[in-house]
Amino acid sequence: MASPSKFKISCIQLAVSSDKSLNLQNAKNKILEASKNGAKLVVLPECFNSTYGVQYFDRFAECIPNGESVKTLSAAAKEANVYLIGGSIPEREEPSGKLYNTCTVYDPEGNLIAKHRKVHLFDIDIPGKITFQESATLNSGNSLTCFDTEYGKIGVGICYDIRFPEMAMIAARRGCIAMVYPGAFNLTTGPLHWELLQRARAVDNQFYVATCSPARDTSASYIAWGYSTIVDPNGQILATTDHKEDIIYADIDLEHLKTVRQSIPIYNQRRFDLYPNVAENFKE
Ligand SMILES: NC(=O)CC(=O)C(=O)O
Repeated sequence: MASPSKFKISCIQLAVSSDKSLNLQNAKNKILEASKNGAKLVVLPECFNSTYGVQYFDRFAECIPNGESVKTLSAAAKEANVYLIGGSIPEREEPSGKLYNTCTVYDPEGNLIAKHRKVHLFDIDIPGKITFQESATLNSGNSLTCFDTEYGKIGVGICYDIRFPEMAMIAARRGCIAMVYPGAFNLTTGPLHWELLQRARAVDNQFYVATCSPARDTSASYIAWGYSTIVDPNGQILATTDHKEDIIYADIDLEHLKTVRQSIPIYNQRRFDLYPNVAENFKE
């Protein structure tokens, strides 16, 4: 049977509390709702089952694949019959005890088919606004991630990873039709860069970009921006929301992707002969 050329993606902007069981139950209910509304690929937010903050990662951390979050997400993907990009959870690696910010991905049978550990840790200091140092407790992942579906390959990054265009470009060159980022920008960097970065990654690579944030909780120590968004290969916003709990939907249309790449053919016009290794020092 020919692969379908269009399918629906959905991003669930979950309200996240400090009660893990409640967060898991809420995620499961919303995954089933998204599936009933036609979604074939469902996305959850960064740290969807725990409070986001360096002081919380150890308390909420689970081993993968033996923790309760993987069990719940696997069962939810199967029951809903969807591909599920399960946001992220704090992961404890055994026996090292090292912690990671990790996204797990499931197929519609509930099999764990990919795992992405946040590669670029969120270490920033904007004086008077926000200081955050994920590297105080987390380790960074060492590989890039994409997974296969019957619709095409999908790339995965987590939040701060979106600021690094090289990662999205490699996903595009590997044949990805979309890059998906569970993420939790904040009240400083959200209005500055959240939408801009998504549209930039989409236009750079002429593929779909989707982000999924937790809903905003103004009583939390880290306040998420919200505004989960789906962008098309022309950088146009197909679906977005505000800061409250919500589910957004859009079609990923492979014919549209092909048309965009044919009309403005930058994908095939790159001069890799002039920039074979951008990490090399520039020499006059
Ligand atoms: N939370 C993040 O990882 C990233 C972020 O908020 C930002 O880049 O800004």
